[in-house]
Amino acid sequence: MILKKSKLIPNQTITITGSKSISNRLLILEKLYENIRISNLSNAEDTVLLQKALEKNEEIVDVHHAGTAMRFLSSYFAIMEGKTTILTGSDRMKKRPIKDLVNALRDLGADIEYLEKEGFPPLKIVGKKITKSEVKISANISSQFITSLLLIGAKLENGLKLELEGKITSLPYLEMTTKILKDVGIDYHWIENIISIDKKTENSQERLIFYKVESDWSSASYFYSLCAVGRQTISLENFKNYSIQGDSRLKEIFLNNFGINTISDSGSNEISLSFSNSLFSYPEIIKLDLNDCPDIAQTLCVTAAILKIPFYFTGLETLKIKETDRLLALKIELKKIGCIVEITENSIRSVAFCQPENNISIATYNDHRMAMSFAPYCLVNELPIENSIVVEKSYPDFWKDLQAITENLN
Ligand SMILES: O=C(O)C1=C[C@@H](OP(=O)(O)O)[C@@H](O)[C@H](O)C1
Ligand SMILES: C=C(OP(=O)(O)O)C(=O)O
Repeated sequence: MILKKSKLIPNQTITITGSKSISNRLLILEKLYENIRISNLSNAEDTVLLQKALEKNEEIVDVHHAGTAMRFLSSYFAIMEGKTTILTGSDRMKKRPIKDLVNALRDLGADIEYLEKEGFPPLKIVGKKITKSEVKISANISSQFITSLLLIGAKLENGLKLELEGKITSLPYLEMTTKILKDVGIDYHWIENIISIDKKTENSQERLIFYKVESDWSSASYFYSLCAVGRQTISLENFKNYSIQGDSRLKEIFLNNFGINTISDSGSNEISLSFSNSLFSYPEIIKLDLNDCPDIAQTLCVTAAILKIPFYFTGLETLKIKETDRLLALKIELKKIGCIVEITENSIRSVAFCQPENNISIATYNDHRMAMSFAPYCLVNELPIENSIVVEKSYPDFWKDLQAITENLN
């Protein structure tokens, strides 16, 4: 897809659907407990796939590229007594780790087998009653492993006592999980590196819980970037001033580094992003530890590259096991647009800004966030984005929404 040279139409409003992370947690909980009613669910492919897997009760479940679906369903199917499931995914999914989660589930007594390579999907899961409750899991690979166990914790015969080993990565996603558990009436105790959940005894009189999912902050990041580059006000619906999504840190990051103000209207739950401070001067360098919000790393790199602000982002050790090796993909694509970076196992640093290459197109590596983060650059420079359909994974309406707030300059 070639993005036509365009500029932002002032004062447009966008409605992004519910957070994919919140939606996918709630879908598992809704299936485990009868009293939960969800609204503003995400329309991301990752959510649709999870929803289908839970509804259809099929023997072979293919979650394509959806990391959360893969990880959350592993625990879910492990406790579905009498049911055997083959849980598989895309070629990339077969390279994304799951070993620490499978080990923890096996330690609890689950029956899980690897069908191809040891430590990776696909899995054969034979659902069983799980009576053990204490288990250790390393916390530095993916927080999704821990969330997966926490979501089933209150359904286990004797509850769950989880000991987290090593530095916790993507911490706000765990806090999101525990907050959602609390909201749906599941008690937990989190003391230092131990999280415990008691078995939840249900009664037929359980009150209904209506949960409206806040819209997706990771998706909002692309509008922050557009606003920083195009300097027009954009409003986004259904975002709270206080959010349980860690990526809401965007507000502070874009204010301090790109001069973007976020004004929240708590009555309508709308936020307005604008570049309003003409006295704002860009920092000499943007230095941030992004371990709490890995999904916005690409947005921040590309925004800084477009504005030619030097950057140094750390805490990114998980980026190589996401939809693609994101640090490597960034290094290659940023060079095309004239930003030379150095990457390590866990960081990315700009080292020079030079002339963009000629006749380029942006490759997306089956990674939705590569496509969406480079969109602001491609709009200004009329460039092709390869395999633009990848956005479906988290934000199927992205191109439509982008078109609605921009006008063609040709
Ligand atoms: O729990 C979640 O919903 C997520 C956790 C994060 O993954 P890791 O914990 O693997 O970093 C994040 O990158 C992913 O997009 C969604
Ligand atoms: C990493 C992501 O998703 P997942 O791990 O759930 O595939 C993402 O959406 O950026």
